[in-house]
Amino acid sequence: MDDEAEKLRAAFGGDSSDGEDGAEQAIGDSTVWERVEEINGLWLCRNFLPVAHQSDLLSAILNEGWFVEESINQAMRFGDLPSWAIEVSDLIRETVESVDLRVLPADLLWREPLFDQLIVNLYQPGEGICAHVDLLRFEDGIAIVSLESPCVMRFTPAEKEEEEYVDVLLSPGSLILMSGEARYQWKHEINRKQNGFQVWEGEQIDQKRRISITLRKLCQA
Ligand SMILES: O=C(O)CCC(=O)C(=O)O
Ligand SMILES: [Fe+2]
Repeated sequence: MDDEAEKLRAAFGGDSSDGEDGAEQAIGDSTVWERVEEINGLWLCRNFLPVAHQSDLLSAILNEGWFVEESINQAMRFGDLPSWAIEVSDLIRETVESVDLRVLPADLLWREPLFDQLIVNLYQPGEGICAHVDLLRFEDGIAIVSLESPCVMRFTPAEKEEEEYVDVLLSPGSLILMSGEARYQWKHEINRKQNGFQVWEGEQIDQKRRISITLRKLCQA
């Protein structure tokens, strides 16, 4: 693990070449967390899941049989989550705990359970999700894990009219955590309407299927 952390430090740490959105960085046992500086409460961990874990997770999701019909592109679970989702949730807690920075406020990180609601979204090329703030019936502290094709998630202020936006690249195996302002005062969206619409650092993104796992906690009634 130490070697791994060292390599990641060399790859991500302290070098302006990587700094399109990373202000502060926190390094855990093997993960690197970047704070999206324009948006309080938005953190990105690009290397949350190693490649082998990504394929295991993808198989577990596809084995659920939720997406056998082409017309179905979303599955939701409340309460008892599948074991693979509990593992992801445990891993989120573990990796957040391993970093020094406040990636998630302690009251959220240590609530029980951390998450009790799951959405798995499957996006075909060209599909996205309109700008929204997640419903208020969910507590603060939302996690999104990305698998397969990368995409750009755009954040825009929920209240202001100005055309301000912040783009974040969600690569396979990455995790974003939204809390506070990021969760309540910014909308998020994925616009993939036209082929080649999504561009990151001047390059078009190769848009294939993308699967995302969103974990949230319902507010107590
Ligand atoms: O698929 C994603 O990455 C985002 C999903 C999302 O924002 C939601 O389900 O509320
Ligand atoms: Fe959302």
